[in-house]
Amino acid sequence: MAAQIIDGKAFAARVRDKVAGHVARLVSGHGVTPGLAVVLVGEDPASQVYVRSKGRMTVEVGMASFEHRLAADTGETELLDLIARLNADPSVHGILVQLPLPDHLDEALVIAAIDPAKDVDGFHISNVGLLATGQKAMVPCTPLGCLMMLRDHLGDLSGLEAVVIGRSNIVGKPMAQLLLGDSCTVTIAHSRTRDLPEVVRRADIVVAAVGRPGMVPGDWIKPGATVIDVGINRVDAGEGKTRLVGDCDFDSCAAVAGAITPVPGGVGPMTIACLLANTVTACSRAHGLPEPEGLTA
Ligand SMILES: NC(=O)C1=CN([C@@H]2O[C@H](COP(=O)(O)OP(=O)(O)OC[C@H]3O[C@@H](n4cnc5c(N)ncnc54)[C@H](OP(=O)(O)O)[C@@H]3O)[C@@H](O)[C@H]2O)C=CC1
Ligand SMILES: Nc1nc(=O)c2c([nH]1)NC[C@@H]1CN(c3ccc(C(=O)N[C@@H](CCC(=O)O)C(=O)O)cc3)C=[N+]21
Repeated sequence: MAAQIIDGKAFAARVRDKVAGHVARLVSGHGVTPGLAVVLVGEDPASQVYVRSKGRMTVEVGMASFEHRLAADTGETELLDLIARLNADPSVHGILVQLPLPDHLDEALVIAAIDPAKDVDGFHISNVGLLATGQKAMVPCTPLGCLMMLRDHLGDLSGLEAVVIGRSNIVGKPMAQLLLGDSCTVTIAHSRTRDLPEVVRRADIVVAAVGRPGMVPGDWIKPGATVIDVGINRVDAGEGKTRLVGDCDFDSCAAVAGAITPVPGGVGPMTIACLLANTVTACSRAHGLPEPEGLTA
């Protein structure tokens, strides 16, 4: 069996179209333009690329983009002052502080300073708690994008066995919460899990979010399972070049799975599309207007 390839790039373009439609209604119907502020501390080249593409897509869907680039040695007070100004700015509906931050800055403290209503990453403990208790929250972009692709591909997820590999606060844990919210039977695996291959073989849905190139081979996959590969790993491609690969060994997994997301072109583009979706959702909520349909969990 050859797996269906879930085209995250095409799906993300459809999500951005929906976002653009909602933005247009906010602008023409209510005179409100959603705005997203992205804060980048330091000069990490990969982060600069992401921030640039986020800014470009924000403008493409008709929203306002505010970029704040701070020097790598920016102090905590300066960063917290900026966040306070963005919290108070009515033209800013979403705030994203690009992670990781330089070592001298306390990530938990910085995230806690963001107004939860503008926390389009969904990392603030208020949003984490709202998600965990099944209430309306800002949902982290990467897991939200994975959930959208799973629902689109499988329809109703209830009763399915889902195994999430990885327990980070930004991917693994919120992914598990969303799958539980859709009534999957959820297992969270991590580096201390015993007999990971047997655990993964039970899964109808596998979400791999580890950061180890190709660690999941096809013989861990139950025939017909849906595989969502969150990993983004840059590996040597010879001749001084590099390429991106996921956490799943694509060829062997695709030979067994029912469907699989590729890397690149899978979860990554959906993450950015969901950031835009969260921003338009935050803007609608801030103005007491109806939320966009099909763009929230
Ligand atoms: N596509 C996208 O938009 C995004 C992609 N990513 C990518 O997803 C991947 C994961 O990111 P993130 O969650 O931040 O990573 P973290 O490093 O924060 O977490 C990795 C998790 O993998 C677990 N792990 C490590 N080794 C093993 C192993 N041998 N077997 C089982 N589990 C293991 C760790 O377990 P333990 O807790 O026990 O240490 C940990 O829970 C990365 O490749 C990252 O680049 C991340 C964010 C967005
Ligand atoms: N506050 C914060 N929020 C984040 O959401 C956040 C972050 N910090 N720090 C870094 C990670 C990583 N991340 C990605 C987003 C898009 C792609 C993406 O679009 N990837 C393309 C490939 C891009 C390329 O070619 O380099 C793809 O998979 O097809 C990847 C990774 C968001 N993150």
